[in-house]
Amino acid sequence: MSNPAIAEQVAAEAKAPPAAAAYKLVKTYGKGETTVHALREVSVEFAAGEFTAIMGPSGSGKSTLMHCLAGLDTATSGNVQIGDIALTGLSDKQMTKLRRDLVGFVFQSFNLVPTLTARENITLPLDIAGKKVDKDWMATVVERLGLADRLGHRPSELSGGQVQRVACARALVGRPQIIFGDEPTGNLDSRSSAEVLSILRTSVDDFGQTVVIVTHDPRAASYADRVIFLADGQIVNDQRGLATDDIYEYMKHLDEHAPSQLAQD
Ligand SMILES: Nc1ncnc2c1ncn2[C@@H]1O[C@H](COP(=O)(O)OP(=O)(O)OP(=O)(O)O)[C@@H](O)[C@H]1O
Repeated sequence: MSNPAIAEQVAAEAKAPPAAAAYKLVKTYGKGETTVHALREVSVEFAAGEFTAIMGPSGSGKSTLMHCLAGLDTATSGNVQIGDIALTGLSDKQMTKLRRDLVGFVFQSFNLVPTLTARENITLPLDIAGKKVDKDWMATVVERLGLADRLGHRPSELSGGQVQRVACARALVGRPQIIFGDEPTGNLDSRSSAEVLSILRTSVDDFGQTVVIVTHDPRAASYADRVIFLADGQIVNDQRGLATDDIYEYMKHLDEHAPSQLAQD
């Protein structure tokens, strides 16, 4: 490599720790004949500043993987890291602090507090953590999400799309290490879905945010840089730059084949 600037950048990227990672993650429910192997030694790294979608048939382990990555559930064995912090062995209190400080969430059910205004909902995690709100950053996020004239409204006075945008703003305003979305567009019409996905896309492109979502929708997954497919608790495909049709075809293929057959394809 003759260009020293490029060589330096490549070396820096090679050293940068992933925003989150799982190593040999196993999650087993139950015992004996009723054992469910939700995750079978899943290892995956999520690079900073990338948008990843996790897909797979129902019951393939998507939510379990996301919940373990986000510190909402503990694995049977294996390791999870958020930045350079290993989650194994953290106390409940440390885990709560880690989720509060490093992780943003956008879930299907939004989880907004009905009695608080949009503004209060957006700053709630920072207020609970006793952290100062960066007013300029808040203004940027609110402006970009088109919420400037809705900040005084309560969730019941907002449309479904606006509620979801408030949930996105709440996840973005603390500049977390990583944002996890569990079916973030699951309850939305196609216009509001596209809005939320383009907000997440923009947060990656313009703010360098790291985003990982679980989705059933190939169109939603096509907003991501990378799509990871799970089947029967294992990663069976991991690709970048897929279009909606490619994702749709692969999902059809996954639904039609057992994981053991996929490995031989
Ligand atoms: N608390 C639990 N107790 C027992 N089995 C569980 C529990 N939670 C999940 N499972 C099982 O673990 C497997 C993976 O579940 P998971 O919810 O991660 O799948 P998923 O891919 O997110 O599914 P879906 O797309 O339907 O939400 C399934 O077989 C599920 O039934």
